[in-house]
Amino acid sequence: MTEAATTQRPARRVGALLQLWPFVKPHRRLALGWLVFLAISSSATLVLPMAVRHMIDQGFIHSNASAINVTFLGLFGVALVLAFATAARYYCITLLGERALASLRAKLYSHVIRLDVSFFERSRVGELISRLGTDTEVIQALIGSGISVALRSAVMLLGATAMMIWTSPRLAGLTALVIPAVMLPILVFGRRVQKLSRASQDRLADTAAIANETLNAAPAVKAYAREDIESTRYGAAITRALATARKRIGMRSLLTATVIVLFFGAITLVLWAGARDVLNGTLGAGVLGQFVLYAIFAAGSLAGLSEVWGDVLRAAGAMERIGELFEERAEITSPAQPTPLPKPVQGALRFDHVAFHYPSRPDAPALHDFDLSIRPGETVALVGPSGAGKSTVFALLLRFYDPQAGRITLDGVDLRALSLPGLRGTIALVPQETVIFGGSAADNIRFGRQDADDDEVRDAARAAEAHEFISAMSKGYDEELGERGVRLSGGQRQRIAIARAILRDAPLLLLDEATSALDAQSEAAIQQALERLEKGRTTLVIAHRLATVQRADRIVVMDGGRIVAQGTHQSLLAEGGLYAELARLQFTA
Ligand SMILES: Nc1ncnc2c1ncn2[C@@H]1O[C@H](COP(=O)(O)OP(=O)(O)OP(=O)(O)O)[C@@H](O)[C@H]1O
Repeated sequence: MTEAATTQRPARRVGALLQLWPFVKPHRRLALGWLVFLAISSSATLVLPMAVRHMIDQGFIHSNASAINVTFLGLFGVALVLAFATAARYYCITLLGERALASLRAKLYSHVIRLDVSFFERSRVGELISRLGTDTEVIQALIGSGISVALRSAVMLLGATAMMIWTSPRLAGLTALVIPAVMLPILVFGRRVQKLSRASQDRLADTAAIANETLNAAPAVKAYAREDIESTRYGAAITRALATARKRIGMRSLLTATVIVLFFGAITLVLWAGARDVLNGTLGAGVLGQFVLYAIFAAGSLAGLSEVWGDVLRAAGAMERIGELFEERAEITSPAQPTPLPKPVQGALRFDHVAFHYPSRPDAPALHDFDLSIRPGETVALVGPSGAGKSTVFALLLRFYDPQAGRITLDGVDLRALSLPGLRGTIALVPQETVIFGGSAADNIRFGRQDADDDEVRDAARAAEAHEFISAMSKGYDEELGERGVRLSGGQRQRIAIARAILRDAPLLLLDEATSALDAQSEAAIQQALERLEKGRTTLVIAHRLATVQRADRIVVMDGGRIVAQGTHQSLLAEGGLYAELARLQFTA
C-alpha cells in the first residue's frame, strides 16, 4: 500500500466503490426493486406523523371519537404497507449483495490465478487469501446492509427535512441554522475512522499471512519446537491488529456519541422555541407534534448515516485493496497472434545466448550467455552444483519468466510467439516438490490430462509404479488424498507426479529430481518407466545423483549459470573437469 493511498481524500476513496458497479449491474432488476420498495417504505414512514397530527388536532382537541377510529385504522394500513415494503426491500438488497459478491470473488480468483509466477513470489499467499475472504466480506456487508441503511437514511433524511419545512418553515429554518455545528465533527471524525479502518484491515491481513505460513508448515514448526516462538509471533501480530482496531472502534464510538449529542442538543433547542410558539398561540399543538416526529426521524437518519459512513469507508478501503489486485497485470502472456507450432511437435529446443536474472534479484544473473541446442527426441541431463541454474532452465522453458537477453525456441519458434496454453500443453513436468490437491487419487493423476478416462489413469499409475500403493488404500483410486497429500510418503507423491506426466503424453518432458524421493528398488523400476516415457520425446533431466543421468544422450554440466562442459558420462570423466570432480565425490563417498 502506498503512502499516497492512505492520505487520499475520503471522497476519492469512496469513489473506489464505483469499481463495484460491473458486479452490481447484472442485477439491476434487484436494485430497481429495492429502490421502489425503499420509496414505498420511506413514504409510509413519513405519513405516520401526519396521522399523529390528525389525532391530536381532531381527536384530542375536538374530542372526535370517529376521527380517532379512522386515524388508527389508517395507521394500521400504513403499518401493513411498511411491513411488506421493508421485507421486500431487505430481500432485494441482501440477495443483490450476495450475488454481486459471488461474481466479484469468482472474478478476483480467476484474475489472480492467471498472474505471473513472479507475482506469487512477491506476495504472501496468506494475504491474498485474506483479500479474497475478509475484504470481500466487508464489501458484502456494505452492499447487503450498509448501503441499504445509508440510502434509507439519506432518503428519510431528505423526506423528513422536506416535511419539516412544509410543516413549519420557521422551526425548520431554525434547525438549518444549527446543522453546520452537527456536520463538521462528522466530516473530521469520519476521515480519521476511515484511515484507521484501512490500517486495521492491513494488520488483520498480516495475521492471516503468518497463520497461513506456519500452519501450512506445521511439521517443520514442530520439528524445530517453534510452537512457542510462532505463537508469540502470531500473538504479537494479533495485538498489533487489536490495537489498531481499538483505536478505530474508539474513534467511531466518539463519532457516534458526538453526533447524537450535537443533534439532539440542536433539536431540543428548536423544540423549546416551538413550545413557546404553542404557548403564545402562534403554532398548533398537532403541528408541533408532527414537527417533533419529523425532527426525530431526521435525527435518527443522520445518526444512522454517521454510523454507516464508517462502514462505507471501511468497504472503500477493502475495495481499494481489491482494486490493486485487479490492477496487477500478468507480464507473461500469449501474443495477440500466436504462431502455431508444427503438427506434430518435433521437440527441437534451442537456448540462443540466453541471459536471465530473477526479477527480485537484478544483480544476480541466474543464467549467463546460456547457449544450448537439443535435438528432437534427445535426452539431455543437466548437472552441476546447487544454485547452478538448472531449475531456472526449466522455469524459462515453461515461460514462468522471459529471458532479458537472447531467445528460446521450440521447433524454431520463439517461445514468446507461442500461445501460453499451447506452449505449456507440449510440456510434462515432474517437479522437485509434488503438489497433491484435495481430491481422489484418480483426480490427482488426472491433473496431467483432464479428459483421460479411468483406464488411462490406471495405465499411467501402473507405469509410474503407483498402482500398487493406490490399490492398497481402502477406497483405491477413489481414496481422498487430502490437501497437500499429507497422508502420502514423499516417494508416493513423486510417483503420482510421474503418473501425471505419463498421462499427459507431451512431446517435451522435464524431470526435476524426479526420482530423488524414491528408494533404490522403486527408483530402478521407475527408471525403466521413465526410459520408456523418454523414448521419442525431448527430455531434460535434472538430477544430483549422477547414477541416474548416465543413460542420457548428453550431459550438460552447469556452474554459476553457464555451461562449463558437455558430453557423455565417459567423455566428461575423461575430461577431468567439474563433472569428474562431482563423480569422484559421489562414487567414492
Ligand atoms: N524465484 C527465485 N527468485 C530469485 N532468485 C532465484 C529464484 N529461484 C532461484 N533463484 C536463484 O537463481 C540461481 C539459480 O537457481 P536454480 O534454482 O536454477 O539452481 P539449481 O541449479 O536448480 O539448484 P538446485 O540444484 O539446488 O535446485 C540461484 O542463485 C538461486 O538462488
